[in-house]
Amino acid sequence: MILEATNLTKTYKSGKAVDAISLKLKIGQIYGVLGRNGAGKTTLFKILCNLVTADHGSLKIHSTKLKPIGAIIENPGLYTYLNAYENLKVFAEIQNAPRDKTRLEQYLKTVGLPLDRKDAVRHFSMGMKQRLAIAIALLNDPEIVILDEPFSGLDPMGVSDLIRLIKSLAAKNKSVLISSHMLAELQNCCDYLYVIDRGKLVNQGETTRLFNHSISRYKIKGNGVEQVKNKLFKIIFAEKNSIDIECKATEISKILENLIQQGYQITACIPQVTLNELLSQQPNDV
Ligand SMILES: Nc1ncnc2c1ncn2[C@@H]1O[C@H](COP(=O)(O)OP(=O)(O)OP(=O)(O)O)[C@@H](O)[C@H]1O
Repeated sequence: MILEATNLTKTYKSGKAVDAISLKLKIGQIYGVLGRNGAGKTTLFKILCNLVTADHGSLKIHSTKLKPIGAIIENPGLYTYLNAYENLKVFAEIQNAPRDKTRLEQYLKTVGLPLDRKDAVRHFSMGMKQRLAIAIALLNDPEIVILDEPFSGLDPMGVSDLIRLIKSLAAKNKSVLISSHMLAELQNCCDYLYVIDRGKLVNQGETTRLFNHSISRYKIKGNGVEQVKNKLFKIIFAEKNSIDIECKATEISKILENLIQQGYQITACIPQVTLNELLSQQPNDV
């Protein structure tokens, strides 16, 4: 375990932003904190980064490094009139991090920014700015990387590129903690999820298990599948070549087999889980 937070609590005049939240991070794993706007994600991350002091609770980081955490909290404040390399250099100076050219260029390579891109950051796409911010978070070679809402403002290509980068960081033995209100993105990249609502931890567990536990609806696509007559499952919505059905995760393979036996060519089966379902579940592993 690289980080152990126990019962972290922070109260503002408006109420408890973080209410007795505990979490544990292991090296090489990707963790997601899922919650609606205002759930307390940023406040929690600020406590972990020592930018806000918790009223109660304890935080233990098992590291010998002086700066074991690299983080992007809220919008990364880049110098938009400087290029990527110059930004890294300035931040390395501010953070008193090693700043030799080879090392800084290596960080740009790690996050997939081209070394020959010499123009000012204001010309960069959102995805490229996000990559540069991650390079800045990596400057002290931290063991833990914390990214607050890294997917916001990215197009689908940008999201999948970023997920690839996050996975590559975990493969390099970093522990990565990401917040988002975007279910699919966290599902695609996190090993473990913490679901929070109004400051409280309401659900947690390994991502696959958490989702399987929460799935009760599937969208099934296939030629003419809307014409199926069955008693095995309840159709809640049907349109040309697509049906939404209600069933348990344990029943879906049998249902698909049955549809195939009836001669339907199934082209997709997409689990439908909403944030509300994850929020309303009983805690899994708490
Ligand atoms: N400095 C502060 N002073 C007073 N209240 C605050 C402060 N920071 C956060 N809050 C309140 O704490 C609650 C949690 O806010 P927080 O920003 O942590 O949530 P969030 O999940 O990150 O939301 P978002 O995704 O909208 O940023 C909100 O009700 C917010 O208004």
